[in-house]
Amino acid sequence: MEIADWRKKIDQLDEQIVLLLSERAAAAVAIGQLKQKSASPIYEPQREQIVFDHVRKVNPGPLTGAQIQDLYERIMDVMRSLQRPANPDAKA
Ligand SMILES: O=C(O)C(=O)C[C@]1(C(=O)O)C=C[C@@H](O)C=C1
Repeated sequence: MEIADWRKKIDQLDEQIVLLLSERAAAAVAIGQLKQKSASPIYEPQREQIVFDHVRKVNPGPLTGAQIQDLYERIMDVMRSLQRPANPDAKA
């Protein structure tokens, strides 16, 4: 394939990634609302470690485990900011 073909593939994959991230964010917002009701902390490092272990386990490569974890550290950082009640985007 030519570069243009690979870029088209990347554009299509990005559409799927954005949809999945949006779905994941909606789940995180729902969890955030439940946490707010029960006055539970937003940041749960033990749960985040489980998520890291899980995504590293299912990672088929070529990304390394450390690279996958880097991506998930950023993803969960964004999820936490979305869960904060003061954030109007959390209600979307
Ligand atoms: O599982 C939770 O408790 C969540 O709030 C979701 C989530 C995540 O995005 O996976 C976000 C923040 C927490 O620190 C842990 C995990």
